[in-house]
Amino acid sequence: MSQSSVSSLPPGKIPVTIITGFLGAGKTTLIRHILDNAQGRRLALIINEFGDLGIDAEILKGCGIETCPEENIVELANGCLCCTVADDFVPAIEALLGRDTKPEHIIIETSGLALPKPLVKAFDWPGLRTRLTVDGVIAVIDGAAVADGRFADDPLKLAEQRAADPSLDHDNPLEEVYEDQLLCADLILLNKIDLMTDAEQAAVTGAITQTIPRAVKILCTQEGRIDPRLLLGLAAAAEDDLAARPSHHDGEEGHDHDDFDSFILTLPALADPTAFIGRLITVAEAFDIIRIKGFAEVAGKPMRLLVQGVGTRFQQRFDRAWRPGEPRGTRLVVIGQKGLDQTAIAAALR
Ligand SMILES: Nc1nc2c(ncn2[C@@H]2O[C@H](COP(=O)(O)OP(=O)(O)OP(=O)(O)O)[C@@H](O)[C@H]2O)c(=O)[nH]1
Repeated sequence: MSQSSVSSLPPGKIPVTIITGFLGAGKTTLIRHILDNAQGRRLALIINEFGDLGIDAEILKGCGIETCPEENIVELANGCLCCTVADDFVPAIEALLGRDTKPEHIIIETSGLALPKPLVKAFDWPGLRTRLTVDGVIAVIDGAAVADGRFADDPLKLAEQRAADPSLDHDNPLEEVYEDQLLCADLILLNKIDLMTDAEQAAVTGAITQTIPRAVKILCTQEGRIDPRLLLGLAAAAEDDLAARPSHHDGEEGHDHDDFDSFILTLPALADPTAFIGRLITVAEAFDIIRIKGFAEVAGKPMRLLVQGVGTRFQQRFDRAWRPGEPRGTRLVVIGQKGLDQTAIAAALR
């Protein structure tokens, strides 16, 4: 990390970077890249996930990077940081600050459904603002999903629904979360450009620029591969600048995640992982599943299989060997919009 990138930070305050972005946009992949390129900088991570399996922290703990040992990775699973700031987040950050060796920079990965603004607000609290500053809010965008219209209301479907129920609230819950994340950002990473044409990149960049009222830099990335010096050291002091970050939920006390459902699917060891991924793709499409992720046991294999699905796009790789005594099996988190048919999905995959 160059001195110039950190010298502009307020003296004595530990910088905090908040990484936001919708489910599956590439936040964990980006953080992995930052850890791999930390150049000796002592980092701590706070990882928040929707669904209670704690997959992201597991992936990152597996990195074995010296500057971010396992005890510097704090996991806040099964909740949404934006709703549990006082109960979960503040004690977690206090614990990090209480360490003998304090981190030089803290990175927070919010859950894909979290609104970043309530978290930024917490840094304005007297107990935190004297010791920490929000160096920047980085929004990671799944460019391919945006280009596919994943976050926009389908005008035809909406017209049909409105005809049946004229009082229908037209807000697409995905769009609302996506926009709140963009509106809070100091820097936007248009990720997954390998899945986009140049014309799509230009169209999505234009649409983002129209959505946000202030000028925010947009950088294109593939698998979060970007020099961390462009990410850490923004010196945005976002906690001083809340008014410039409008939210769909301004003025509300809190918000709920009733628009989304999640459950854990438990299965025995897989005999044929390729066939299983094929079934996952079919099921993800049939039930409009937003996100599936977890680890699978494959019969006869000593390694565990990391399974990642965003919409109908799936990836799998063996990430490490099962540890002696570690419970094996296949456990996947499934996340979708409210009304997800848990029974039918489980039946289709068993
Ligand atoms: N093709 C492609 N895939 C990507 C890229 N970046 C990430 N992915 C894949 O997208 C999937 C989700 O990536 P994650 O980094 O886990 O996304 P996330 O935002 O942390 O996901 P949640 O924590 O569930 O919200 C994984 O399978 C990644 O390998 C990219 O630039 N291109």
